[in-house]
Amino acid sequence: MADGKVYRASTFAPVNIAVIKYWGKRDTKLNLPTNSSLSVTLSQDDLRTHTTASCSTSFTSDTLTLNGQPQDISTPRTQACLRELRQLRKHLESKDTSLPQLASLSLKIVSENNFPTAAGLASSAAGFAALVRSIANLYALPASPTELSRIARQGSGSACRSLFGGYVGWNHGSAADGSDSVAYEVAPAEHWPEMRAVILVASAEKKDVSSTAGMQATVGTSALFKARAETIVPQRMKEMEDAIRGKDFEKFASLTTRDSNSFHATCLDTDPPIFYMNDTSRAAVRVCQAINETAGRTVCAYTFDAGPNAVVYYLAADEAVVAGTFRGILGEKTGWEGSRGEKVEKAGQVPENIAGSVDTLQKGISRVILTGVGDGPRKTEEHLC
Ligand SMILES: Nc1ncnc2c1ncn2[C@@H]1O[C@H](COP(=O)(O)OP(=O)(O)OP(=O)(O)O)[C@@H](O)[C@H]1O
Ligand SMILES: C[C@@](O)(CCOP(=O)(O)OP(=O)(O)O)CC(=O)O
Repeated sequence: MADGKVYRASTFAPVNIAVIKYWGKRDTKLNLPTNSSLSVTLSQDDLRTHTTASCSTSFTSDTLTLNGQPQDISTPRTQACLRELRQLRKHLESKDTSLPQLASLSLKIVSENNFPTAAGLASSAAGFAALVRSIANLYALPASPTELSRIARQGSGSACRSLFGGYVGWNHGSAADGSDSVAYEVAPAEHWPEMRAVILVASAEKKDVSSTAGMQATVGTSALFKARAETIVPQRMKEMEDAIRGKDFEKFASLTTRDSNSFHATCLDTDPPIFYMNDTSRAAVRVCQAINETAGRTVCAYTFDAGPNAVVYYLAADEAVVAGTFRGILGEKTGWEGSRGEKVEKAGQVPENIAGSVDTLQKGISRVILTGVGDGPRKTEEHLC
């Protein structure tokens, strides 16, 4: 092997936003969830992580840089991902001795998120998916997205769903070693390409209760949580898969909003209670309800992760009424520039009775992000180092 040669590979990986939420682990070390979950992968043209993984005899230790800042790479979750990937590479090298011995070299990982990190915009999902995918490319692993999802899950649970594009499920699985707790494609983006999302960024601050800590507190103290994991979610998973296969937006929307509400109800039922939604989030809920009432049918569905930001799903055909109403209210905020936003015309008046919510939304939202369903990780020759 040529001394000092640098081997490298890069990838883009997408964010995903769950419509049936993952909340609660049955194994905290392996990130094995109590219930299955389902998400929509969002377009990398709008939100993405870009990661370059390289290795060389000239590197002296493993390093990770995120948005220009050195990160602690010794965390058990990152170490679990690196260990598994190195094992797979070692296996390849043992079968073919002509391959360069990359598994034993130090890794340099450089990553950039084009959106706020740790603000509840699923940065850990895109981040770990990109980390795993870029190293798998560097090592030329023949591993499928399913196998890589098993590894990425150990970095952050929701990351396993970012190995696929479109509409993605994550099976809770039952094996103690997590071998069957993997992501799977429910439908590719092309099946229902009209799905759009407007993200109302309520706060770009780091949240105070992390998902990891919050979900364990819920598992430990919420009585509602048991019913959610055992009865409510299994039924909803089936219904949601049917809604996606049948492109039934009304059903998709009803399940999405109800599941978000159910997840936040278990947070409130946690002792002490956890509040991820705030007044701005509740104002977004009211505006979505008003948009649906005015349209006379369900044209939009809100969902909230472990933070106050609203993600509002809608179909392209209803862009004028959904995104248009938000533009009417939040037209002064950043995020409307660019090809998606420029097409959106301000829609007419919102009903009088939600004037207070409109005001709260205007005060509490800092920016909007317009996006839609998108594909899975993309290999790139654009390297960060
Ligand atoms: N590009 C990246 N590469 C590697 N790790 C990353 C990357 N981006 C984020 N992370 C890790 O994910 C952490 C943020 O995860 P956290 O779960 O707190 O927030 P979030 O993913 O934005 O929100 P949530 O998952 O609750 O929606 C960061 O502190 C970092 O450790
Ligand atoms: C509310 C959620 O976004 C929770 C995501 O939790 P994480 O995947 O960030 O948690 P860890 O596995 O502890 O890293 C719901 C979801 O994405 O399904």
